[in-house]
Amino acid sequence: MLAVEGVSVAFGGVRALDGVTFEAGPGQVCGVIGPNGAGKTTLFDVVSGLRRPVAGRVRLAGRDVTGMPALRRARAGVRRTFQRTQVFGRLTVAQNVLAALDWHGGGGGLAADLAGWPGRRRIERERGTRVAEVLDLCGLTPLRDAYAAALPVGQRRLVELARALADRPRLLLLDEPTSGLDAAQTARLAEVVRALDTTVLLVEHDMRFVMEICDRIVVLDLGRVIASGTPAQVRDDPVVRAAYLG
Ligand SMILES: Nc1ncnc2c1ncn2[C@@H]1O[C@H](COP(=O)(O)OP(=O)(O)OP(=O)(O)O)[C@@H](O)[C@H]1O
Repeated sequence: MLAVEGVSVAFGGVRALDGVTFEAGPGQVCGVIGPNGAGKTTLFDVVSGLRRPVAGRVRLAGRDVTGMPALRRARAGVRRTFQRTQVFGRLTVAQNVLAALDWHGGGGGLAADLAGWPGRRRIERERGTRVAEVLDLCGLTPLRDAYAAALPVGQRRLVELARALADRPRLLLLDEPTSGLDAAQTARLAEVVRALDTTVLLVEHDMRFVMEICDRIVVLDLGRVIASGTPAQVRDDPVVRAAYLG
């Protein structure tokens, strides 16, 4: 589903990424770990289209998207959450998710609005159903009418995840999703991520969480992939132990 092939990014003399290659198959959860400055954020920027690599390719479902800007990549089904949560504080939780659903317009203009065009009502119903599904999946149904600004950071993070999931993305990039979550919310998040059929790329410092939910892990150090494999393979890799896990 996602293939990163020989990707390099340089900032002046610093090689933030240096020939990074890995794949994440359909529906797989792929963790990216590494010490500070390893290149994780830069990798996310390349995969989401915010930064163009100086060398290498990014493919989504076989299609080369290396030169495709972030907005078009988002339309192609790539969603990203950020370390700093981005939700609409003045909207309720349900409205936040509704706003994330792609709106292709009801058509028919004012006349259709006034007539309450049946097709439009059907679309609204479907959107309402999808919002309810996603809220349920993320454990947010009891909070559906709460204003997002009033929520603690852990719950805002779940709202952001719900927004990212609303449109059934093909590839979901999660940047430090557990930060600010308590143990119960982290457990819920693990359940939600595991239940998705979306391909997930995940940057995370909480090793227990990473080991528990990832199918594959890529270990970066100074911009290079120093190991990759299943959680057990990575945990037992002597190079990883020396460089990172200690
Ligand atoms: N805009 C930039 N200009 C110059 N150097 C940068 C820039 N962004 C990142 N770097 C450098 O590139 C390297 C990789 O940074 P990056 O932020 O991708 O690492 P990271 O693994 O996400 O780190 P962290 O865990 O601290 O977020 C670092 O040496 C960093 O200083």
